[in-house]
Amino acid sequence: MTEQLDSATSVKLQLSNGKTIPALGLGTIPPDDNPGSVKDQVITAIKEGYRHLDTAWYYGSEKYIGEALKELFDEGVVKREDLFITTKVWPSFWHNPEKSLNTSLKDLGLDYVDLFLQHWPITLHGDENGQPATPKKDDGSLIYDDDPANGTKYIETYHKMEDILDKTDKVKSIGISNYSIKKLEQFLPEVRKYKPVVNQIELHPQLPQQDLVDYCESRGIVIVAYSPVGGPGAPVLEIPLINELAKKYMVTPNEIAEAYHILNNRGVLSRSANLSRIKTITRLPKLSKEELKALYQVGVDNPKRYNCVPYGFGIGFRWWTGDLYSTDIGVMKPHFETV
Ligand SMILES: NC(=O)C1=CN([C@@H]2O[C@H](COP(=O)(O)OP(=O)(O)OC[C@H]3O[C@@H](n4cnc5c(N)ncnc54)[C@H](OP(=O)(O)O)[C@@H]3O)[C@@H](O)[C@H]2O)C=CC1
Ligand SMILES: O=C1O[C@H](CO)[C@@H](O)[C@@H]1O
Repeated sequence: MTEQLDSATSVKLQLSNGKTIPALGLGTIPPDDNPGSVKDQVITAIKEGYRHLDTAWYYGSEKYIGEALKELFDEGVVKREDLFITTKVWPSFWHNPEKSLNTSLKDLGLDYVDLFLQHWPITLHGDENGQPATPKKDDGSLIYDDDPANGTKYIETYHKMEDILDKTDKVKSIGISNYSIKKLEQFLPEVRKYKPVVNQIELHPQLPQQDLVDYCESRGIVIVAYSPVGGPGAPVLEIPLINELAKKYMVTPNEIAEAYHILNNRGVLSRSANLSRIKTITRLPKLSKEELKALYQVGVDNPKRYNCVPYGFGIGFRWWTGDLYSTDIGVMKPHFETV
């Protein structure tokens, strides 16, 4: 059970392997125009009480996080064991997650990460260094090493991650990201020794995916929500109810968007290049059950997914939502799947 504290940074969630994860994490996708600014974002967040950082080989921000951590450790602000750090293996590195991890650890300046995730349940055609990260044909479509909809090669990546957990001290836990129910049904029976502790997915009041959430939770997989305000432009914060609740509880709309997850025993990752915003998104308003349900209902009535369009990263996972994909994502069914 989540303890309902006044500070979101103090809440911890129990993982199925006996470890815990701080519910609120700082996202570290870097701003295109100033990736190095992630260093100050991390320093600001840690000084503000964040203890969970979410990154990925793919983001290109790990070396800046490494610089921030060195400074924080050297100054005695925090110790390594006070922090929970997640990184991920990108699909173009699917064939060698240990090499991806080693690159991440080197850039982060760390001996281990607390959580190592498979970023997507697909395989992209990258070389021995995972390059290019988004291999494309002349027509702009992605080059896969296996059928993205029905292939099973992506499971080999997880088996290699299990070996890393088994045979090295480089990771404390392993998990998955962007797995749908369809993929989980194919994948879970193939797990050899270590069940994924987390499934990191896009989740917010406009995208409830309750069937996926229930599926994971009933199997002891903690949900960690990304894009809690819908990413750039924060479209989720346009929901009138979020703003009404922010006024009622005298917090920021972002804190309502975070509380929506934390009070439901889920993790949540927020990101901001605005250092003053980082400082104003850490309180935990105690929304009532009825208010949480009303927020959930927003997306049941009018679902929207934001991470299926190729903004910024140049990837259009057009197959991602299968036959439910539509450029007018607002008309998709409430409980559509990711892959
Ligand atoms: N596993 C996966 O596939 C994925 C994982 N992630 C992880 O989750 C993290 C969070 O997701 P992300 O989509 O980045 O996060 P958010 O939903 O928190 O979106 C952050 C964006 O919203 C803007 N924003 C936030 N609050 C406001 C506000 N009040 N008014 C205006 N703009 C606002 C920020 O701008 P500003 O910087 O100006 O504050 C920033 O551009 C990522 O950084 C990453 O670590 C994300 C996507 C996919
Ligand atoms: O983690 C990730 O971030 C990008 C952009 O949102 C997305 O494609 C990837 O899964």
